[in-house]
Amino acid sequence: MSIAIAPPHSPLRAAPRRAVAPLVVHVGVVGPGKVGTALLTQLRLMAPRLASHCNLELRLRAVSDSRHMWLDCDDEALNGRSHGAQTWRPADLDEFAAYVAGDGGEPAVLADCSASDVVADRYAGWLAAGIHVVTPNKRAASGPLERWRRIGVAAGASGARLHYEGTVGAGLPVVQTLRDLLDTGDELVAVEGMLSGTLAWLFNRFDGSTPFSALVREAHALGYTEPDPRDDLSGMDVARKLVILAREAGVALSLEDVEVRGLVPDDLAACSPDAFMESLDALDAPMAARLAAARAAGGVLRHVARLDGRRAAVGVETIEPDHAFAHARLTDNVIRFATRRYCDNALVVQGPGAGPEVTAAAVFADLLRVAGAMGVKRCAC
Ligand SMILES: NC(=O)C1=CN([C@@H]2O[C@H](COP(=O)(O)OP(=O)(O)OC[C@H]3O[C@@H](n4cnc5c(N)ncnc54)[C@H](O)[C@@H]3O)[C@@H](O)[C@H]2O)C=CC1
Ligand SMILES: N[C@@H](CC=O)C(=O)O
Repeated sequence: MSIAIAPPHSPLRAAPRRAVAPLVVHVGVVGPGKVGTALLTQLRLMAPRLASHCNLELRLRAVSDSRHMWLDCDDEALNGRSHGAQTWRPADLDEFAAYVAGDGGEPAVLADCSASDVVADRYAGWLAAGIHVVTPNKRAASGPLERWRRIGVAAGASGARLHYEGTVGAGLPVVQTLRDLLDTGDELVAVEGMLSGTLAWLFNRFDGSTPFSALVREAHALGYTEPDPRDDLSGMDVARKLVILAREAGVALSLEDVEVRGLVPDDLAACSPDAFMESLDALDAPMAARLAAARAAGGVLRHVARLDGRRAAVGVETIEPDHAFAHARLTDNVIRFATRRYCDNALVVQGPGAGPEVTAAAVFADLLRVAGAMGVKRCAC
């Protein structure tokens, strides 16, 4: 077999493709904690591929935590001027956003990887100014309804996008799955599930051989918990996720509407996060008693969330050992959507529901969705 190779000047040789200028998107990351740092790593690793395959340049312009911000943090010249150290200045979210947006007309996306209401308070202003927002922070979508509506109005008026897939199920496709069901005419009837990676992991591991407090410390070190693990143990983090799903389905639910049965003793509810972590042993005896009671009843402990219309409840339950929730592994979340179409058998999304890397990937994918809406093609070739 011979393979014909066209000579250099043959008309069969494809003309060199005219270089098309890449789409440059300015990016700012708020909250370089566990998720934010994983996102920064993923952005750096994927930059060459996005440039070569998608003609997309995600240009990191700035990073801010609660106290410092780094502008042009990838600028070698700027870093060089301070002997290789990153140059920082006191955090100022307005200055930060304006710097990320720049004045050259490039689209800008802010990735909020904090768990802060202060940052969520800025979304409406950013969106109104045409700055896109992607986030795993649940505060906006589950916080005060009035703020959430203002955010929606701002995005609607400017056309800027807000994506928050990472808020429920971390890297699992939960919010978009529900959106797709509803946008194609389905109706949500009920949601039942395990919506906390931390609590799933804790109850998978808690067999009495290790104190509950030691497991909580381990979950915190693994990056599964919220910055303040009381948000997980109190059930509030799961309540937030239920509120997000309810609002997605058009139900104007608020956190106060959710019946929350938590695990945090009243006397530890108000202390500082550090003091709480030091007092964790206080959970050991009550949790050992719960485990013993569940075993005596022939069941296992699981943290379960339920939404049915406006009725929403979260808490620890004793469930049968052959129930599907009893067989979820590690940090698995299980989200069962009962809808008008999926009525005989619910649509189930299941998989790891916590961890910095999977969560960062959800934020990254949201960022690529924003770029996709600007015409960037995502393909494997
Ligand atoms: N860790 C996980 O598995 C998942 C986390 N999430 C969400 O991701 C977010 C981040 O979680 P982690 O990285 O684990 O927390 P973290 O505590 O490691 O990081 C939080 C970061 O936010 C920064 N921050 C706090 N207030 C700020 C402010 N006012 N302005 C600027 N920065 C501020 C902190 O300085 C820190 O860098 C949270 O909203 C969490 O609910 C969502 C799904 C899963
Ligand atoms: N702390 C949360 C993280 C994801 O939202 C959890 O454990 O589910």
